[in-house]
Amino acid sequence: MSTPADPPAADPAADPLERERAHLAQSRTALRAMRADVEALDISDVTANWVNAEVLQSQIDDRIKALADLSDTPLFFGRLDYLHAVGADQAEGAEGESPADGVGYQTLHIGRRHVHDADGDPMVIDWRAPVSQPFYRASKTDPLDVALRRRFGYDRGEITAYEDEHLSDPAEAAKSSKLLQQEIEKPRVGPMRDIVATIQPEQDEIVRQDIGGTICVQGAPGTGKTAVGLHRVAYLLYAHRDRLARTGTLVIGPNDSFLRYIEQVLPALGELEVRQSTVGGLVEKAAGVELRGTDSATTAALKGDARMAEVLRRAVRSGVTMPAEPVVVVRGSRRWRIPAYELEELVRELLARDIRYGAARDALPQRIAHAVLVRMEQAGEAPDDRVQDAVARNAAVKAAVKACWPAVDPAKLVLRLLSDADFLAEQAAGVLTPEEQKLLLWEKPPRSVKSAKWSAADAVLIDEATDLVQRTPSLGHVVLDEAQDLSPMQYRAVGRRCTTGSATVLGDIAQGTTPWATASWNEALTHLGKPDSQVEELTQGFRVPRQVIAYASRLLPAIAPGLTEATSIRESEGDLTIERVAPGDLDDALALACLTALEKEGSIGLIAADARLPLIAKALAAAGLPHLTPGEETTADSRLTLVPASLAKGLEYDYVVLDDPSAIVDGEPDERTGLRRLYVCLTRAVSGLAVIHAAALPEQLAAA
Ligand SMILES: Nc1ncnc2c1ncn2[C@@H]1O[C@H](COP(=O)(O)OP(=O)(O)OP(=O)(O)O)[C@@H](O)[C@H]1O
Repeated sequence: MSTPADPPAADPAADPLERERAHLAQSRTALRAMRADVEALDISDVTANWVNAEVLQSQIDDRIKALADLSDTPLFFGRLDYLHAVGADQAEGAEGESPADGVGYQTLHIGRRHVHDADGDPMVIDWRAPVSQPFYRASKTDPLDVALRRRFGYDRGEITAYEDEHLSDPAEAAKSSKLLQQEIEKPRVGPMRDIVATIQPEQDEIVRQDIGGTICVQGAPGTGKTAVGLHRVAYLLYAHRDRLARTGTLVIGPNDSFLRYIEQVLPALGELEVRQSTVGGLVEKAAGVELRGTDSATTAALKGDARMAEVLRRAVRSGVTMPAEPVVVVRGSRRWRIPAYELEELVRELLARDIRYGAARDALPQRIAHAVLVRMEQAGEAPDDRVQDAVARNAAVKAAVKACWPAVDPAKLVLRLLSDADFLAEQAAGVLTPEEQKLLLWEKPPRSVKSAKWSAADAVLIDEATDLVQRTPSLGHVVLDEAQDLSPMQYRAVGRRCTTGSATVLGDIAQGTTPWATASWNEALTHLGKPDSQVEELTQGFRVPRQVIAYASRLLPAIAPGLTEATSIRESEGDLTIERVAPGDLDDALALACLTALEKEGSIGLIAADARLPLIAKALAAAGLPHLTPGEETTADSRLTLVPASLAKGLEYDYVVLDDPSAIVDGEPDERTGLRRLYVCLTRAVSGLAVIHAAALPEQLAAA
């Protein structure tokens, strides 16, 4: 690695570091000019009305925001010198650069966004452009026409170092990157950061997968699943901007504190338009009900069972009856009669077709009107489309449709299903056992949709019923993180939001902590409606140090036999201490461990069983240690977060102090779920883990 401490070059213009700094300064100037150009746009001549003007202005404002030069974010982090000129189709404006000081024919600087000079020539190439890809993928064994790959070291937006790999030079041995290692080892404070400068080849393959297919990633803790999912959205928005601007993208995470932890990654990559939500948030909004109820684990598991989809399908259609009376349409002096048996044929035909209940209901009046028109024509009349529409709106036709194909209100339907034992028995016959049906029924049926205490699982049922009535609009791409915790019915809810789009499904079977957690990805993908999707595995761990992951992996045989243990690419072994104290000393020992951790740089997470939190909060206060709650941003002054075990998933802290593992296990309804929760908690640490316990450790952990 070269640093400013290297002997000064005789000619400053020949010093590579100086030249790179000059390129950075010029790129910054160019970016400012690009921004000034957009700011100076006068749209008064091109917008005919204020709506257009508003839309255009908001697009311009977004572009201005996207072009902001963040002073502490490097404008470029890498450089490629190609051996040959890059094809014009490979990147916007990437052709035609002459070599600056490199060894190759063409020099490209790779950064977060495209920057060009006043002539339109590129100064920085977007990391997502095809021509940037070799920065992530090229190797000594497969140099991809790259002569030189250069990585830059930065300190607050200024270049401080660079590191070269001459990939096509047989004399140079392959080496690991110090800058990459430094980036990985950096202490963590604040929200999640982007990883554009250091995406690894196996991650890049997932990031750049074609938008057409759904991909599922099984990955041990800290292998970068979340990071990969977020960068994949940014990549897809670059590669398919127009299409996704129309259809939309969505990132789904497990809870709000997790969403707050990741919310700044996409904006830092210039993407401001991506929605983020939990599954609960999505369906609650769509179902239009307030969630005030909870289910027992068994009931929630049953409500999340895929068999509920069949029960709902039957329930939605249960009101359809065969017409017993003919329809008689009076027009002028004539009466047209469609006999009941013909109406029945129309109804049966619609029932047999694979269309939504509501669409069929809309189609039925037109079908009846068509039958009337046929009769009119047979009688020598020449009715046109307007007549057909008028007949479809005729009161007799409307009444017949209402009688045989009644409107369905999804929330009311689910309310009936959960309160009316006979109705449920009819719809669930042969699908759910009588015992299961009993589990579903409310003890005290609510009087209305408004007064019902809906649970999260109920909202998913309403969402399913809504979709049976009216197709849910599909987004262009959905990233589903921590997917292993979803029930089959929740997978269906996510799946219908990307029926015509694709999905990136990220998860770890070993971290599944719901009673209905995913047992196999193939099954989950089937519920999602994407049964033939590719499943990839990530095993290279970026977060958890070697000793710590090895310790946590003792649990794997009990919680997910067959899964590959993660490796750690962190250099440090990590601090791992396990301390047993007398029960009366536990709180003091925790406070002391936090104080010790606070002496070091970075964030500290004190993780404990949910039930222990109030006591621990008191103990911390008594020790004069203020703390944050998960999702609150850690800052240099405020670095200790008290984390309930139930919210630890997806988060990370430099140092983790873990309170009594057995209390975490006991906090869950069964041992396997408890051990999985413990596995999640043990794998949050970036630099060190201190386990403090008074009760005996779970035997799976104690065993060496
Ligand atoms: N290529 C990379 N370069 C640098 N850091 C990385 C890289 N990939 C991942 N990381 C870092 O490793 C940490 C773990 O990543 P992430 O949270 O995405 O993992 P995960 O697989 O989702 O973990 P979990 O299963 O625990 O939720 C993050 O701090 C992330 O920034």
